[in-house]
Amino acid sequence: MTPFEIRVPASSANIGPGFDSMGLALDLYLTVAVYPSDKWQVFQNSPHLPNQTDDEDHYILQMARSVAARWNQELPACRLRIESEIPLARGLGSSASAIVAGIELADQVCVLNLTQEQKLEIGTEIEGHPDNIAPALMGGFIISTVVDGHVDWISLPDPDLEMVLYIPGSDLKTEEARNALPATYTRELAASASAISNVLIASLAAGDYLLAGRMMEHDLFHEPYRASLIPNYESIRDEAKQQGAYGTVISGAGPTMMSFIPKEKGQTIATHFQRFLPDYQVVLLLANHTGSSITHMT
Ligand SMILES: Nc1ncnc2c1ncn2[C@@H]1O[C@H](COP(=O)(O)OP(=O)(O)O)[C@@H](O)[C@H]1O
Ligand SMILES: N[C@@H](CCOP(=O)(O)O)C(=O)O
Repeated sequence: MTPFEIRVPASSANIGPGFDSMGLALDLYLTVAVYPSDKWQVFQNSPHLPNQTDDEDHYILQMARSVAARWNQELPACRLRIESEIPLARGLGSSASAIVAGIELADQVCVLNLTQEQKLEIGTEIEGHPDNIAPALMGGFIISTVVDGHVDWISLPDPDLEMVLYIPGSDLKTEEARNALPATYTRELAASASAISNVLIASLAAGDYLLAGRMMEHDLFHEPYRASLIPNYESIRDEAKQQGAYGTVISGAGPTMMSFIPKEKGQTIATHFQRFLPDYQVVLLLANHTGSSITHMT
């Protein structure tokens, strides 16, 4: 086996009313360098990675083993060097990126020759929803859903916008934020919520960002129930609007929030917000268009 590197982008899911369906890949990366070895060894080099006591038990390895087992294969031992720019449990899809890294690892070392569709279906089954997995795997802005056990998806042209993210110091586990949601919605609410989502997607596709910004701030599926878990939810939305953002949403399950900003204005707004929210990490990010990638080292 020649050494290789797996690179998987972060992603921001939901974009307001696209709950469990919309996601945008972002240019922050989880990187796993893989070398042949006679025993499992995992080296981690990043403040954004969970503490690891047992190399054999690493989450990415667990994912890779479970994928290999579906094809009745065992993972050969490897040495992994893992680095990450994706803050954990902040709503930037770190778990989906780790799942995709595990799928790519199994695919490469067991020579499974998985198609993108197979990777997407396996990742979605593990994560439970495709909104982070699809962009982490394929890049760009992806709308996806599961119908009859199959993941259907479509890629939207990249919005001609900049994204500013407000990342707080505190974390919020996706599971906890999902527990805040109602178990059922009335027909009236579901009809309004999906209508808002429909108008959002159509306005993004048409490039009508004023309308898209209005729709993304009127989600009825998850934001009203999660707002109280997100520090500075209202003040970030209000201040971003004052500064010229089209719209601001919870990134994934939070607690990060993300604004969609007219081109060329992102850096000014990010600089302003770093003063407004001194305890946050405020970053201007671009979309990632490639999704996960494998580079063989020579
Ligand atoms: N690179 C990684 N290596 C190991 N575990 C990871 C990695 N990335 C994410 N995880 C696991 O996923 C959890 C975070 O997932 P989640 O609560 O869904 O938040 P999010 O996906 O928004 O970052 C972490 O606490 C950790 O258990
Ligand atoms: N649709 C999911 C998205 C979770 O994204 P994450 O980045 O917070 O893991 C949800 O809203 O629960």
